[in-house]
This record gives sequence, C-alpha cells and structure tokens, in this order.
Amino acid sequence: MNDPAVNGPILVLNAGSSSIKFALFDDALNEILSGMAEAIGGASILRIGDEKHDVVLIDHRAALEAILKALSERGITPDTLRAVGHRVVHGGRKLTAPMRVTDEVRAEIANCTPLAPLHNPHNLAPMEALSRLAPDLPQFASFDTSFHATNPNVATRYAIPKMMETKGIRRYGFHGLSYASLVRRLPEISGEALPSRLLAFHLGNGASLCAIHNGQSIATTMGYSPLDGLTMGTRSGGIDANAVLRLVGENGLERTKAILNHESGLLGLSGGKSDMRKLMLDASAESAFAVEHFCYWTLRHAGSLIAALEGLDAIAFTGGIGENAVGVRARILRGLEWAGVRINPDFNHRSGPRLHAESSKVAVWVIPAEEERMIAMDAQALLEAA
Ligand SMILES: Nc1ncnc2c1ncn2[C@@H]1O[C@H](COP(=O)(O)OP(=O)(O)O)[C@@H](O)[C@H]1O
Ligand SMILES: CC(=O)OP(=O)(O)O
Ligand SMILES: [Mg+2]
Repeated sequence: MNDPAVNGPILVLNAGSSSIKFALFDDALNEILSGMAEAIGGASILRIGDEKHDVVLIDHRAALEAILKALSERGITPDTLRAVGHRVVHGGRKLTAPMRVTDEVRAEIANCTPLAPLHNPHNLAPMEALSRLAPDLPQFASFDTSFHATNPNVATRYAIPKMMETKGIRRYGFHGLSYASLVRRLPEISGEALPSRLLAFHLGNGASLCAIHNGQSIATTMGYSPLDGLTMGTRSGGIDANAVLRLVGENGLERTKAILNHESGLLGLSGGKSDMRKLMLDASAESAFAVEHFCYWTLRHAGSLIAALEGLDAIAFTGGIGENAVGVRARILRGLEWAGVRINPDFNHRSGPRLHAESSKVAVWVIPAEEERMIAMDAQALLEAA
C-alpha cells in the first residue's frame, strides 16, 4: 500500500545562519535526496542532489521557497511526506528533548528568538508555512541545545546573582545535533572505540568547540546565545560585556544587535567577506588577518577546553570550514603541537577522514556533520512512539 503517512519519506530542514540544508529519508533512514541553499543573502547557490544552480536568494524565506519549489518539481509535495523534522537552534529552558511541533511549542520557540536571532526565526518560518499548507502533516523539532544538558553547573552558570540565573541567563551551548551525530559517527568512521577525551571543532558560518568526555558534553564555547566563543562569519564571538554596554549606549539596542550578530566576525575584520572560501582566495592583508583571528581564537578556546577535559585523546573537525578548509585545519593543528598533535599533510589535503601521523599522541579526524540524519532519527523515534 502506498500511504504517505506510513511509508512516505521524512523531510528534514536545517536552517543555519547562512544556509538551509534539507534531506529526504526513506523509512529505513536511507538518504534519498539532499541539498542546500548556501551563502544566502545575495548571490547564492542552490544544490539539489548533483545539480548546482547559481541563484539570487536575498533571505531565508526566498531560500525556503526555492527549496520547496525544487522539491515539488520532483513530485515531492507536503501531501507525499510522512513527517517533517526541523532543527531548532535555541530551545531555552523548556524545550530540551525532541518533540512534536504544536502551537504551544511554536510559541515557545518564538519566545526564544531574542536568544538566537540569526536562527530561531528561520527554524520557525518553515514550521508555520507547512502547518498552513498541510495541517495534518506531523512536524517534529530537534534542539541544538539538548546535547549540552550534561554540562556541570559550574560550566553553565555565569557568575551573576541567582535571580538572573532563575530567569534563564545561563550558558546553553549549541551545535548539539552536530556533536551528537559526531559521537555516533566517529567510531563507525575510525573503526575505533569512542575516545574518552574528545575535542570537537564545529567550524562553519557559526563556529563552536565542545569538550566531550566519554560521549557527553562537559563544556562548550557558545553560551547564552550562539554569539559567544569563537570568531565567526558575522558574529563577534567573545566580547567584554562592558564594551557591549558602551555600544548600546552609543548606538542603541537594535543597532548593537545588528553590529554584533550581522556585521562582526570575519565580515567585520575583513571589511566585507564572511565566507571562508572567499577569504582564503583573497590576498588582502585584512582578509589574511581575519583568517588568523579565527584560527588564533579557535586555539585559545581549544586550550581552555583541553583543560576542562584534563588532557586530550582525539580531535574531530566538522562543519563547512572544518570539513573543507585545508589551510585553516593545518594552522589550527600546528597550534596544538604542544598537546602532542602531529598530522600527515597529505591526509589533511585529502580531508581525511584520518589526519594524524603515526607519531601523533592525539588522533585527528574529519567527520561530516550529519545534523539532518540525527533529526530524521529523532522524528522517526517519535513517530514510532506515538
Ligand atoms: N572548500 C571550502 N574551503 C573553505 N571553506 C569552505 C569550503 N566549503 C565551505 N566552506 C566554508 O564553510 C562555511 C559554511 O559552513 P556551514 O557549516 O555550511 O554553515 P552554516 O553555519 O550556515 O551551517 C563558509 O564559511 C564556507 O566558506
Ligand atoms: C548555532 C549556530 O551557530 O548554527 P550555524 O552554525 O548553523 O549558524
Ligand atoms: Mg550549520
């Protein structure tokens, strides 16, 4: 019997800050089609399966429309689907495990928008569009924050009065779906047991590090929102709160939000480029400095997480930069030679999966981020439990 509600594919939508990735999975969770709209915000690329189209996508809404149109041209419309799984970046204190999307859940995701302004609106928009188009289609949400629930209080608490903490001003951490998939995939790809003290580098347009001890997150570089930690595509990363207060005083709240979230990071440092591929092709001193700033601060934070892990057994790179930017990986790994890291440059040029030389005390791997599969697994588990 061909009933989409029973054996139709699961569609996964993963809206990042600069991209929307999508994938279709059959009921055995084989990926049957995937693609992405990338470099959203102007001259963009739409990939579907092996096809690549240069397109103009001015914002995430235009990108979602282009993806849904391309899918419908292939006969994939909402009524042919079994379910849709969405990545949601910030679930706040209330949304901590994968769940079915209801009106209440959508309202709570909207409540968390001030905490993740570059993401939650783009996670919410397709849920709303699909619930209008296909009200009976089951939709599920998986949260980037969930994986960090194992962080100890000492890591999540800011040293501010208790009252603020009870209002939710604490560190959450993000990229959790990517880290959860990395923990699942690393033993499969390496053929070895999961290392005890693992430092994971999720380097994409948004970038963070996670200290993973025996498979559980114990510390991560992002905090209350995905602004903190490393230098990113358009986000400042760590910045002194008093500098933020001065910016607010001089520019107002809304302008400051735009400066720190949309105009800083690699874009602000280079004077116009947030995309690592473009920066690495550009010979200007500003672009070189932006890349060096990214690597230097990644290393500073790596040192902090190695201390939290009390040593290091393995490193794994993931995300658009982590999986592809050979020069950035080489620079970061050179900066970790003090920790016993030695790589084989040929392995690095081939992007792994194994990067370490025989003499290395630390294993080094490149593991593709499989956030979409993680979300599909969550959606399927919830469908089966229903
Ligand atoms: N071949 C490559 N070399 C260098 N950087 C790359 C390459 N491919 C992708 N990137 C970079 O990866 C980043 C996007 O990462 P991704 O994880 O897809 O982003 P998002 O945070 O939107 O999910 C961009 O800075 C892009 O330039
Ligand atoms: C949380 C976050 O920064 O996500 P992305 O890297 O997809 O922008
Ligand atoms: Mg991403």
